[in-house]
Amino acid sequence: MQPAMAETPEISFRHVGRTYRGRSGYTEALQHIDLSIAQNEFVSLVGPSGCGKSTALMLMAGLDQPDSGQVEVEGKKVIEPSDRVGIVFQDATLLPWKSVMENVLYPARIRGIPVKRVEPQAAALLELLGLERFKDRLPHELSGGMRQRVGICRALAYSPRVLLLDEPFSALDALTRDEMNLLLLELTESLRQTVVLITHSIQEALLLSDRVLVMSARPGRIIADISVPFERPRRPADVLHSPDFRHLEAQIRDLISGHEPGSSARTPNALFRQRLESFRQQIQTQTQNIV
Ligand SMILES: Nc1ncnc2c1ncn2[C@@H]1O[C@H](COP(=O)(O)OP(=O)(O)OP(=O)(O)O)[C@@H](O)[C@H]1O
Repeated sequence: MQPAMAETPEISFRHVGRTYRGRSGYTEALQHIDLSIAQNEFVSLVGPSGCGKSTALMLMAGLDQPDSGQVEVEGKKVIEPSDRVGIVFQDATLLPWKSVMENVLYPARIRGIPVKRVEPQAAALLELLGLERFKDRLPHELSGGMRQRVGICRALAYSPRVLLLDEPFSALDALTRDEMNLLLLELTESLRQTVVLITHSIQEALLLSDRVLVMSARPGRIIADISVPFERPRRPADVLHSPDFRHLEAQIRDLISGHEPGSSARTPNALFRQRLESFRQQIQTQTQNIV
């Protein structure tokens, strides 16, 4: 069931634009973004590579500022990072010389928060995510999935209202990724935090989210806001095999590839076909030369 929209949204973007100024000129990453995410809602951002998804997340986290418009979390303009927002990146970026527990406590130390205040929550999270036995290990002694779980514990250790996830599982193998999705599904259904997930996996977005926001190619705009109809608690087996799932998956894929929903636009574009053909010819010529 989708949560009711609270009076003040947890996260809101009003006419947000962001243009980067680099050595090679200007890159308009985001254009006129308006969005509203309710408390306890799980929203995924999907869209073509480079469409501004990470930029949007950086703005929510207070790690970057918009050039136009306003970003608010809990009704307050975001001007810097805060404890209200936790973030997990594709690579957990743990400090290699610190233990798992020390990594989870590290943000508290650098912010001058008494560690004693955070430690019980950190220990409980490590236990919840099956890492209790590894709390004294160093990051290199853990698998990729375990390191990402430590990253999640670190982000949740301060009970942030909002959890931002920037492709947290994309570097993991398919099996570990499925396990992590299951874990995240259970975790977010029990903690009921506001979560924003960036993913390239439409399946992942549909399995986990209440809503999927589809972005256009750069400059990124929201081109579709899709409610995910599956009841919670969700069982992946029920969701992944339902006709609704397949329909939504195709609709989102078509939107991302720039076609109207329902069209069969899953073939490579003309430029790609051209390159593929020239690649085939090259291989053929090389093979003939060898023979
Ligand atoms: N610091 C920066 N300076 C200059 N350009 C940037 C900077 N950060 C991002 N960009 C550009 O802004 C655009 C949006 O980047 P962003 O990382 O937000 O996209 P994305 O949708 O998250 O991409 P991907 O899915 O490939 O991770 C891209 O064209 C990128 O090259």
